[in-house]
Amino acid sequence: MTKEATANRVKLGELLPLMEEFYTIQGEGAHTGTPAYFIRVGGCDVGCHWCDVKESWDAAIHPPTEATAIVANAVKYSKTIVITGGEPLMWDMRHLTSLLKAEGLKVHIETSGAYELSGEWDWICLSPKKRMLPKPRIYKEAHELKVIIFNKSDFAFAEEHAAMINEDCELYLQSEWSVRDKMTPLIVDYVMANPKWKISLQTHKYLNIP
Ligand SMILES: C[S@@+](CC[C@H](N)C(=O)[O-])C[C@H]1O[C@@H](n2cnc3c(N)ncnc32)[C@H](O)[C@@H]1O
Ligand SMILES: Nc1nc2[nH]cc(C(=O)O)c2c(=O)[nH]1
Ligand code: SF4
Ligand SMILES: [Mg+2]
Repeated sequence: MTKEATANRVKLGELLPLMEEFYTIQGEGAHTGTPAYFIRVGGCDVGCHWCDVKESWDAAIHPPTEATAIVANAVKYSKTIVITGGEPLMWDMRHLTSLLKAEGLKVHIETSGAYELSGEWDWICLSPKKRMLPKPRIYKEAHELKVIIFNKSDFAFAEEHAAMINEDCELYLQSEWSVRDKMTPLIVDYVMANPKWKISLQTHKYLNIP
């Protein structure tokens, strides 16, 4: 394939820069504890200084991979597929999600919402970031809002987003991992005082699984 042909097929979402794929247990948020197959698509320019997958940022180092091949593999592992990254919405997700849906799979996304929503989703987890705010449409579509708490000002950021999100959306606060000893007790107090929120822990990190 020429460079141009590859670039065109990436643009269509037929090829995606695949960083890794793994079968594990959803560690975070509403589906914590559910076995799921994770597909991590490379590429992100949001630039969170505490990001736990910085290796994902540069799309160029992750091989353009056939969406059909990703799906053929995924079906072998789980009925629940989580698309994450990187920032998956940097890419056109319509092709990948229609292939996954055609296999009868439940398709979830982890996203910052910083790019336009594409694709067909059974579950959208929106984790907004200050450096690049979500595009407006996703506030109507998200099933779960998961705000990362790195410092005290993030509680106010969380409330700003709760005020914009649809009323059926579940609300979660999750400590940034490196400050968990300090922030988790504050989140516990906050959730008890503001019970529309729930706490999300990165349980896979406590369990030492991917
Ligand atoms: C690595 S991101 C990839 C998906 C997308 N770019 C996003 O940020 O939602 C997956 C999830 O991990 C969260 N996350 C990333 N680094 C984290 C950290 N150091 N501590 C806690 N959560 C983190 C993100 O907020 C997001 O909910
Ligand atoms: N077990 C596990 N659960 C997760 N939930 C969201 C993750 C992500 O990086 O998007 C993640 C992850 O990397 N591992
Ligand atoms: S948006 Fe997600 S992948 Fe991108 S830097 Fe932030 S946490 Fe990492
Ligand atoms: Mg992760």
